[in-house]
Parts: sequence; structure tokens; C-alpha cells
Amino acid sequence: MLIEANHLALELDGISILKDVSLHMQKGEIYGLLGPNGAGKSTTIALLLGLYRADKGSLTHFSGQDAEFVSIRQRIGVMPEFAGFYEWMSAREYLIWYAGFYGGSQSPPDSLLKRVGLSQTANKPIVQFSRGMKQRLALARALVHGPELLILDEPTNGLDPRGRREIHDLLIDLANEDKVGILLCTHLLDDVERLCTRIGIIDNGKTVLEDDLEHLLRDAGKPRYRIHMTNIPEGHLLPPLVRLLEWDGSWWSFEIDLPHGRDIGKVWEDLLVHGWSFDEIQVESNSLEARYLELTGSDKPDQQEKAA
Ligand SMILES: Nc1ncnc2c1ncn2[C@@H]1O[C@H](COP(=O)(O)OP(=O)(O)OP(=O)(O)O)[C@@H](O)[C@H]1O
Repeated sequence: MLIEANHLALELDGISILKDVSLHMQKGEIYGLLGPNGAGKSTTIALLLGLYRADKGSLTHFSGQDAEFVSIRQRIGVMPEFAGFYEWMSAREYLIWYAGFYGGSQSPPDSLLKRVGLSQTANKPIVQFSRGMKQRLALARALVHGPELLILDEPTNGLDPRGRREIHDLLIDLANEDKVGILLCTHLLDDVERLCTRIGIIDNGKTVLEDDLEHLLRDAGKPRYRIHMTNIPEGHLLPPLVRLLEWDGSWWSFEIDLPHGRDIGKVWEDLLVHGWSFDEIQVESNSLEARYLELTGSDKPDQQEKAA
């Protein structure tokens, strides 16, 4: 196991911040850590990184092979939500400099920059980078020492859809090919559905759910969408996975039996191929979101626009 955390509790300044947090992560797993603002996600991450020590509970990294946080930290890569850089440096210079903290880069900086899609801008000063480019550089920095565990805070923030997809593909590749465990802290449930195999939800300092995503989605039911049609084919021929539920005069409701890992975008393409043209899609119920809201009962996470 990469992380085995049981019933962690922590008080800060006399306030009980974490009351009962548990988290279990395997090698090569992408784990989504979810929860409303102020639930305790960042504090949990700080505990995992050894920045705080829990008052109660047990925490083991890497199956207990390393007891010292100094050596544990050598095996973890972190991408914080807001990464600071020396912006006068070029991306290549920065990575070479940063790798010095770990006695040099595990993989050549140029191949890291290529991996995150920055090879064309490797020699540009970081000050000229867009937010998305800085996100990519922050990811390269987190990978510089070849970590076994990556902790990412909102890694796709500020990225356009293509950039977001590229980071998704890279994370999937890191988990599947390099067997890196990825702890993804995000409010974007679309990212979670696309990437994660396992999720943990924290609310008010307590873990209220920890489960395999596939299991959770199977239990929670299939996602339902409302689609505004501009053309409906004769015979109402539907592509596989899509089941028509009802029509209210202008909107059609569909249930989509989307297997885990299958891209919803392909379903919309299939609908178009079958002659169903539409100008708007609304999520009627997304089972992960519904479960999240039910369990946290307070905050509503950011929604991703579902565009056709
Ligand atoms: N050093 C501290 N002293 C007192 N309270 C703190 C301290 N650090 C965090 N808190 C409080 O602990 C709670 C949990 O904070 P935390 O940053 O872990 O939440 P979060 O789930 O990461 O939130 P967000 O999604 O907004 O980033 C918040 O109410 C915060 O104000």
C-alpha cells in the first residue's frame, strides 16, 4: 500500500480540524479526494506530507518501508494549487535548478518538458507562460525525482479543454505505465469520473465515504441527461448505451449506461451519427454528484459544462 491512514484526528489552535479521516491507496491507483471547501482536504494532505503529526489514528506510507518523513518525502511528488516559480528562469533552467534538491533529475529535463507538452517553450522565461503552461511546468516539477506517489491539488485548473485532456492522458499514463499512485484533490467531478479508480469524500473533518468509483457508480444508478433536440430521426433509432426515458415537448431525457473509463463525448458523437441532432445538453442527474451532495449535504461542487 502507498498510504494507509486510519482514523486520523488533528487539532490546530485548539480547534478540531480533522476528526476521523481514513485513506487507503494502492500503487498505480488514481484516487480522488473530494469534499466541500473547508472540509479538511488540504490538512489531510499536510498530514500525509508530514507537515503536521496526527493527534490520533495511524498513518503508514509505502507499506511501512520508510519510517522517516525525510525519506518518505523523497518518494512523493507534490503539485500545489498555486505553484510559485522563479519566473525569470526558462522552464528548462528551472527544472535543472529544482532537480538539484534531489541530487539531479530522474529523467532528463527535456524529456519531462516533452512529456508535459512544453518542449516548444522550454527556453522561454516562465514569466511569459500562461496559467495552463505553468500548471504543466508544476506537474513536470512534481515528477522531477521520479516519485512513486503524486499528490495533485486541482491540477487541471486554468487549462482549456485540450490542455485538460492532455493532462488527463498523462496522468492515466503515469498510473498505468509507471505505476505511480496519484492522489487527486479536486472539485471537478468530471475529472474524477474520467480519471479515478477510487474516491474518498471528506466532510467536516470526517471521511464519509471511501470506495471504488466503479462500485459507487454501480450502486448509485446510471447518469441521466436532458437533451434539447433540433432533429429527431425517423424510428427514433438510438445508439448503444443510450435509453430514452421521456419527452416533455422539447426536451428528451436519456439514461446512459456508460461503462467506467468510457468517454461521454463518444456517446454524443454516436447520437449525431444516428441522426439525433441537438443544441444543448443538461445533466439531469449525475450519480457521482448526487452521491456527493447527499453525503456532504452542504456545498455544491463546481460543474463542468457539458457541451455537445
Ligand atoms: N492552522 C490552522 N488553524 C486553525 N484552523 C485551520 C488551520 N488550518 C486550516 N484550518 C481550518 O481547517 C478547516 C479545513 O481546512 P482545509 O484547508 O484543510 O480545507 P479544504 O478541504 O482543503 O478546503 P478547500 O477546498 O477550500 O481548499 C478550515 O475550516 C480551515 O479554516
